[in-house]
Amino acid sequence: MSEFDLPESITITRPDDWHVHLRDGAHLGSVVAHTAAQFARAIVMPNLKPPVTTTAAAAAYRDRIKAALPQGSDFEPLMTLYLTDNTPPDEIRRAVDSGFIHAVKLYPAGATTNSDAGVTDLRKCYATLEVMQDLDLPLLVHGEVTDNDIDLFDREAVFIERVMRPLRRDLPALPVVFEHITTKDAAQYVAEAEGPIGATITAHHLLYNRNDIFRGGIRPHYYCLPVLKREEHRLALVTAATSGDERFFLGTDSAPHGIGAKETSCGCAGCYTALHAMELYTEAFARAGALDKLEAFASLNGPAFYGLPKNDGTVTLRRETWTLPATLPFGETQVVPLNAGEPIGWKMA
Ligand SMILES: NC(=O)N[C@@H](CC(=O)O)C(=O)O
Ligand SMILES: [Zn+2]
Ligand SMILES: [Zn+2]
Repeated sequence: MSEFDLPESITITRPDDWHVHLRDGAHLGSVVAHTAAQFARAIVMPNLKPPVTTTAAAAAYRDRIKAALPQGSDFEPLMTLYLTDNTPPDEIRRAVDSGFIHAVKLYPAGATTNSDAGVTDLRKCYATLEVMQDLDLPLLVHGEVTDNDIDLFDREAVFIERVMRPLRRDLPALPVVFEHITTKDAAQYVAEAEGPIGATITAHHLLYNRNDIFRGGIRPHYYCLPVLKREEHRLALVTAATSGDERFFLGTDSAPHGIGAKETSCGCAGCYTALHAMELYTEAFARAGALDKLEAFASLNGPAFYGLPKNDGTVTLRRETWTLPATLPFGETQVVPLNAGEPIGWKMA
């Protein structure tokens, strides 16, 4: 599709974000309005310090999120629990009874930001996972092995063989979301696997490849986990997202870190996209000539997987060029959005 064939605007059912980091305290207050302006609901990641491991902690975090929303916002946070080696099966029953917890998150210990309390060996969690399977509570997976002898760029593909296949063989009815997939291996696995499985795809993994981390110098704001991969993988993700296959849905993985924690000798992983997520996805789908597939990916496939109704109402994205801010407030400091200071060709009305 050339620029001349692009519509002036696109209107779709109000979308949701099925993977976002809202942080806490003053940081939460700085970022939650961005997500609430773009999305009706979001699956909120539990990797706080300390992590959200109980229903009681999730209830308190949900209250803090609601209190931090702009007045009149109807945004609904969909809460998750952080799985540890010791999460008791009873905690799963409490979570399901709560009605506001929609999933449990698996962080392999050491895989990513605030994953120290994560799972060291999934076999320790089987009694708990069996209750999740019985109660149909999805397991959300950061799918990377952590072994130092496995190349950083291979950790997702190796995870499929070493963890994902055995897990889903042992618990075939457990709903699983392969979060923020970054490789053709993961896209192919999700498309072909049997049983209840879905995958989220970020806007930045649809738009960028690993060259972008090193374009003319090292660019920490393009560093996230799982790290951007080769172009062939980006193309496979675009094909998956625009295929119409209902297993693939939107999850920004917007993951803000203060500017000082990114621009430093050992910078944190995470891209901040909450401000302009739908604009970025629209750009990715427009470049693929697949704007007609955006609504399924952003607004229909996620609710269907989670057994929730799709949203009422619509949003409109107009073809209009504006410039992203260089920084945004982030508690006591600032956060640099992805593509800071650069033009972007769509604007949410
Ligand atoms: N994606 C990231 O690079 N970072 C996330 C953690 C995660 O989702 O793995 C964060 O919380 O900062
Ligand atoms: Zn992750
Ligand atoms: Zn994440």
